[in-house]
Amino acid sequence: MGSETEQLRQTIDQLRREIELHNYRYYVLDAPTITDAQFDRLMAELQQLESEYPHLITPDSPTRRVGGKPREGFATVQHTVPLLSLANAFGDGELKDFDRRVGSALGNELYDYVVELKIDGLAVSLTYRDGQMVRGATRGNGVTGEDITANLKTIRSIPLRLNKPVDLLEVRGEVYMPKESFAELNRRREERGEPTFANPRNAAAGSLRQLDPAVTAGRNLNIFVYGIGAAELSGEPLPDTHLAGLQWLESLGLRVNTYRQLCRDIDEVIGYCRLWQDKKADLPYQIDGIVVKVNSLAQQQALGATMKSPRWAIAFKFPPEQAKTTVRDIIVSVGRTGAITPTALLDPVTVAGSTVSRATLHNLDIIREKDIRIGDRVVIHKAGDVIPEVVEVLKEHRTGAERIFNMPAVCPACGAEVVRPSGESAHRCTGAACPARLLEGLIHFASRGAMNIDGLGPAVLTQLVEAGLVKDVSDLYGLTLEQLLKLERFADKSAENLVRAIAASKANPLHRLIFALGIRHVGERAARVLAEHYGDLPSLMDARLEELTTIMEIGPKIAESVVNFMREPQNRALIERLIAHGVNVVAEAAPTGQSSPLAGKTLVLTGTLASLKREEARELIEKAGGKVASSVSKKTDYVVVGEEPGSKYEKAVKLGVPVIGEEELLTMVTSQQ
Ligand SMILES: NC(=O)c1ccc[n+]([C@@H]2O[C@H](COP(=O)([O-])OP(=O)(O)OC[C@H]3O[C@@H](n4cnc5c(N)ncnc54)[C@H](O)[C@@H]3O)[C@@H](O)[C@H]2O)c1
Ligand SMILES: [Zn+2]
Repeated sequence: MGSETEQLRQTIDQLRREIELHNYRYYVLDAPTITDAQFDRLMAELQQLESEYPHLITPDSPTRRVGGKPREGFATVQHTVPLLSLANAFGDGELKDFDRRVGSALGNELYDYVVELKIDGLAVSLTYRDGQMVRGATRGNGVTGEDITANLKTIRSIPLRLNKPVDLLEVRGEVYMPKESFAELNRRREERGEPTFANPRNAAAGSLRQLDPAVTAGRNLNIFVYGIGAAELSGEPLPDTHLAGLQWLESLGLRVNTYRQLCRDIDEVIGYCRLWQDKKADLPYQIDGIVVKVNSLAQQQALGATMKSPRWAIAFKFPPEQAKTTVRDIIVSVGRTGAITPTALLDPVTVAGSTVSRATLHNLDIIREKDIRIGDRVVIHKAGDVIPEVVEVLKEHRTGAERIFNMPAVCPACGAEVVRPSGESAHRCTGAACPARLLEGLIHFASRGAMNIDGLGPAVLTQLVEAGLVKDVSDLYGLTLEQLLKLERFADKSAENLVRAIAASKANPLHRLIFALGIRHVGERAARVLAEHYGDLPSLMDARLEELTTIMEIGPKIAESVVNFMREPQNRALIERLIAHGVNVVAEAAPTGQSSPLAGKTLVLTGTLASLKREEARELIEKAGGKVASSVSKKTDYVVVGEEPGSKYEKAVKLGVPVIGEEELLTMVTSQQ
């Protein structure tokens, strides 16, 4: 008997620890490894055990506590009124149980419910003082949350000032990411070989809990406000029902979801849940259920709350929409940045209202982790109602005929070698001339920081690719006037200008070309360092990893990437073609002699110059043998001053450093030629 209890205790303990781990991955890392349905099954199992053996309940059990923990880096916020979670109802029976509990607690009082959509995002609290937004926080563990005021202010639908001044107002709402933005964000992350988000809720949480609000601002988040935490209002009485409260919030300028309804009894509630089970696929955002709340605030008060959730509300959870099918094949596709993504081809099956015949497998790690093989029976679902994914393999159906998938050794689009850069989960094509990457590569090649070819923007490049005139960047140098004139939009003048601009770019300094090649991780700065160190492109082509890693400023990631790039025969052939076209591949010898007027001189730039860009001025100075420093000291030889100069100008005057303008700079650097 004693050992039986001991065993039970261990089972429960184990289960709790497993749940805690998933809570951590979900709430702190925003990166769950199981689906919500799988998680809910674990919780249900624990709840079942705890209700059978109530003496084994501990106050810190996940069934008693709200899940999240604050992430390091944010200030913490104490919620004056706790933000709770909601109890769940799976199925009509559990809704009726809830209704019975409410009914018996309220004695013979009449009551009604308000039903709302359960938005799948994360709970936040917004505080307004005298109508001004003063604070925004995450729910956290319900008592302590994270201060994310700056991030929340980037969401445009959150008013910074209410329509009417209220002494004090604390509201709760759900921040979410629309389905379309979620799919787009994951598509971009996949292309860059970054981990994707499991669902819109984790994507919203991950975006909102960024230490840099600029990242949040770029993520297209939105909010629905659904409740009042605290309110102080002199004069007017406060609303006394939940429904009136929502209307009041709306009148203050807060964004409240318009789908809500008053229900007189639980059957009406059940009808509403049914209705949305079918209609939810049409919404632009994900919902995972319907929230049912007792309408009267006085009755809510009377019902109270447990440590984890109010007794006056419940979340009806939609059953997970999953389907079983067979993986017929696994194919790969090449993204615009060269990432190679595997996709499962499935026997067509209906999930969440549409036919699914393929599912993204993200990367090889995920295929291995889930052990997905060609021929497997699998369970699939749609992440965020939009992205079909394999949830799990039904291994009991294996016959032994299933085949293990391997990444191709060469790119299916161009035949170049496929590598998996260290520290990345994605495999990548190394071919600079890969057709899948062509347009992006061309746009980069011609861009300002790279070869800086005027008139060769994305639109013209698209036209050139579509006409079949350009198959890699070297083809640009073979373009003729006649070819251009045959294209729409090109007149004599514009075609001439373009041919001239392309030809002029052949004389660019070497570092521009190195940067333009689009070697992963090689930015403008690294390109300069490489040009200076190797002196010409052929030497860089034969650079060895050991040598590269000894160069200051060249980290192991860059070094590895350069070697991978230069090892690929197609890339070498491309460089040969550029050389054949007469593109400069030699760094100018660093001018040191007396003939260089700026030899050994240090200059500092400040303010906006009339005709030169910062980078151009720097290039000119360096060509003339000078150095550009970022701050003024006694050792500075000249300070070049443009419009609206900064404090560097004052410092120069104070230290007696000679101050020159753009024109003087130009005379100085050209006097040598
Ligand atoms: N996959 C995993 O590893 C994992 C781990 C932990 C939790 N989870 C999932 O997280 C969920 C549990 O999280 P939870 O504790 O935040 O509870 P919950 O999301 O199930 O419900 C409570 C929340 O609903 C939100 N909500 C949305 N619309 C609302 C409305 N109109 N009115 C009131 N509230 C509304 C609020 O943010 C509230 O905090 C479960 O679905 C569970 O499956 C998954
Ligand atoms: Zn390729």
